[in-house]
Amino acid sequence: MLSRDIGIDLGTANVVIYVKGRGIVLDEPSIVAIDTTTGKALEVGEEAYRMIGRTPGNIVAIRPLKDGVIADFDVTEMMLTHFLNKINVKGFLSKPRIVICVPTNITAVEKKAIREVAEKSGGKQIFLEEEPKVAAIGAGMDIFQPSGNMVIDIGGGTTEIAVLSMGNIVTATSVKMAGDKFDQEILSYIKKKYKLLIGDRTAEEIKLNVATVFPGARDEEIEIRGRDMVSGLPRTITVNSKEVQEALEEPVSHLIHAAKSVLEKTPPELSADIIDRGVILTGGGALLHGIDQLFAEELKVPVLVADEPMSCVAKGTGLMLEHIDKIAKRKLI
Ligand SMILES: Nc1ncnc2c1ncn2[C@@H]1O[C@H](COP(=O)(O)OP(=O)(O)OP(=O)(O)O)[C@@H](O)[C@H]1O
Repeated sequence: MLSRDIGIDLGTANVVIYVKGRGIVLDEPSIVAIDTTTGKALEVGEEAYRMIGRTPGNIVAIRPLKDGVIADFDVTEMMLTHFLNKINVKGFLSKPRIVICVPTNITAVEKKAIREVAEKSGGKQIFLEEEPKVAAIGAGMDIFQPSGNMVIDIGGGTTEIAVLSMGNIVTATSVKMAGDKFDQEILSYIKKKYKLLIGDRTAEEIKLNVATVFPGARDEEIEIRGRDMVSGLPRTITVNSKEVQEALEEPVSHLIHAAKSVLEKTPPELSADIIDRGVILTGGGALLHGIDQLFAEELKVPVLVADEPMSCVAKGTGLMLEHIDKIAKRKLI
């Protein structure tokens, strides 16, 4: 019989859905294009992503989650319902049990909103799990032993940094500094240096294609287009890796500072384990060029990027689904 248990990484940038027994069945941007005259969703996910920055006045492309939490409840519900219907064409997933991940430091009200949105989108029983724990499990770390494991999950809206032992978080922090802020920093840098306005998608394109955060580790160029702030006309410029490294210096140093403060609060025995086992990077931000080298140099411990880092949280929910009956019992105690 097909399972009715699903795991969801309801991310600021992407939604990834895992169905028990089937694996990852959906991976799409968390974006909805809305017709403001009717309030109806025109496109959701991949199709809506293509519209960002290119919509006429009556259409807005909305990202309903911000910094890992729901910024627009109704639009999040529209989006999640759409995705669940999309994967459920044959109707066998009606009223699923859902494991869904949340950042470590969100408020009770924010948690309630996520739970409610999952229920309204069709979930029968909802289990909330802490994101870094699930990311570590999805990255293949054995967090259930009495030894220290450190994970840094760099998403679109938040970076979750945690040390885990015996299946639980020992020390952790969540900072609102991740992929989206990196894009904004690139955008501001181009605006200041070249007096050129570029869109969010162009900033992300620069990050994906030429960025590095480790000085001298990459030497590439990209031609980009935007609107000249003085003449108002379209203009093309070339941006190189060194410039992007400069633009990202400050936001990345923020992450290093946060990781150091987590290590400072970690009990010494667990710190010793981290020297042996290293730190694992997950989330899309783990793919930022040079980030592993930079963390290794600054934290003085080995740093590894997980396999398929953007899927770790969803895979982790999948592994938790294997034990969903135990989780259900635990939550009822
Ligand atoms: N190759 C890459 N280099 C740098 N950044 C990347 C790369 N690929 C993806 N990203 C960034 O990763 C981010 C998305 O990561 P991910 O899907 O893990 O986030 P999320 O789970 O949606 O966010 P959050 O956990 O904050 O809610 C985006 O900002 C994207 O630009």
